[in-house]
Amino acid sequence: MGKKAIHFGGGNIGRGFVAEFLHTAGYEVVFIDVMDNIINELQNTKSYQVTEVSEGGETTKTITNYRAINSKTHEQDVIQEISTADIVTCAVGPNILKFIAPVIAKGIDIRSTPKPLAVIACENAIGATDTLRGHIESHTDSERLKTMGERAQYANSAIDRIVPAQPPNSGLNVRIEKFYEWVVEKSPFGSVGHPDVPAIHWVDHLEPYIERKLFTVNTSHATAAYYGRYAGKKTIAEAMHDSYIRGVVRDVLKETSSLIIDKHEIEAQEQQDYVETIIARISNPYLEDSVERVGRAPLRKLGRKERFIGPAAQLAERGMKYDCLLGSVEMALRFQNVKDDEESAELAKILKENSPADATVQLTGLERTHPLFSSVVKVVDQVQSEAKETGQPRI
Ligand SMILES: NC(=O)C1=CN([C@@H]2O[C@H](COP(=O)(O)OP(=O)(O)OC[C@H]3O[C@@H](n4cnc5c(N)ncnc54)[C@H](O)[C@@H]3O)[C@@H](O)[C@H]2O)C=CC1
Ligand SMILES: O=P(O)(O)OC[C@H]1O[C@](O)(CO)[C@@H](O)[C@@H]1O
Repeated sequence: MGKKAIHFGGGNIGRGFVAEFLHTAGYEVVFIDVMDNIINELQNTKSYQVTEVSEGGETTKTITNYRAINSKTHEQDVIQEISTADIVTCAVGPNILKFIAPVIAKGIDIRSTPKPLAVIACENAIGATDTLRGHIESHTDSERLKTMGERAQYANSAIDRIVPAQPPNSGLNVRIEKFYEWVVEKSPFGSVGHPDVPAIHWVDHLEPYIERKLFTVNTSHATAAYYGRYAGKKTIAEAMHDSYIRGVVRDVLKETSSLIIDKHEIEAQEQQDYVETIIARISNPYLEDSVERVGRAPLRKLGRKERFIGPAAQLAERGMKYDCLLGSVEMALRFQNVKDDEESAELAKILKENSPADATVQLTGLERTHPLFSSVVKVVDQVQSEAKETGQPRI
């Protein structure tokens, strides 16, 4: 039997990144999703196309050898597939991990194959596989946990590739940037050995990679999105074309770079080169990427370990400068009541109903005694005051 991968989330990253590279590595990919339209399309087509878009033109790859199952209606089938698979991946969003865990737990529990299942969550979050593992374990009988290692091995990953919302009527086809990075921990696989996926860069220690990625790519991208929306820009490329916003993004990246260089002992020149690559990527005029997509889910993005509070907290602990990051936090707080974004409505509600300090705790998870806390409270207070004056955030 050939190699089989089960991938949760047939969305943009699922089809355009994870499945593409699993397919290239020779896996049959079984997509699991809860959206009828995605599942139906995947079941009714034999191939779709991934088109890389760059200054150098376009390159198209055809993805085949996949199936699809709706986990809402066919849970038992998903469990059976997992029980005989080689690898499980997901790209569903960090908040969805708890919902896919029970079915994965059941699939792992009935495995009798000699090789453990490799589980790799591909989300924009630090330790996403650990989070998924925690949920899987909480759905596993305590006696069975003792032998879990024989049935599954868990590795954290960092993934990076910009996949904007797709043009209407694209079907399953995905337009995507050429650049990609997929870094995964090697050590959890021990003597069994890691799966054979050539696109993956296997490393012993993931933290420097994921922090460098999250605090450079995602910090800058989200900063451009929040400042861009505030300035009335439609796309990230348009925002990055604005010299003021471009300057702000560079200033923010100076702060996160100082942390990355200090904490992970990455050479200053290497980090600077990385910053230039990222600025060029997010400025790519060939990707029609809306400020709303990149700014989506502001509550998650304001989280304790996330792209703004994560680096700002660590900089504050080290007595280093973080005020430009506070500017990004302020703009993120103004991302309220955005169409089709539930978190942006929840953000507005939290800001309306709480004192600055309570809202800060609720939104960021920062400890009241943390050296960053009072600065964030001031920013929250500022945005709340604007809303009191005008009935809405200044935009
Ligand atoms: N789009 C991008 O440029 C990048 C996205 N990411 C990360 O990848 C993840 C997915 O992002 P996108 O592909 O852009 O989002 P998306 O919204 O295009 O895809 C998510 C998919 O998950 C599915 N899903 C939701 N609940 C599910 C469930 N219970 N079971 C199975 N499937 C379920 C949705 O129906 C959807 O098809 C996120 O964590 C994001 O942060 C990471 C790097 C780049
Ligand atoms: O849901 P999130 O965290 O914004 O994830 C998607 C982001 O990840 C990135 O792809 C970078 O890899 C950004 O393009 C994109 O905005």
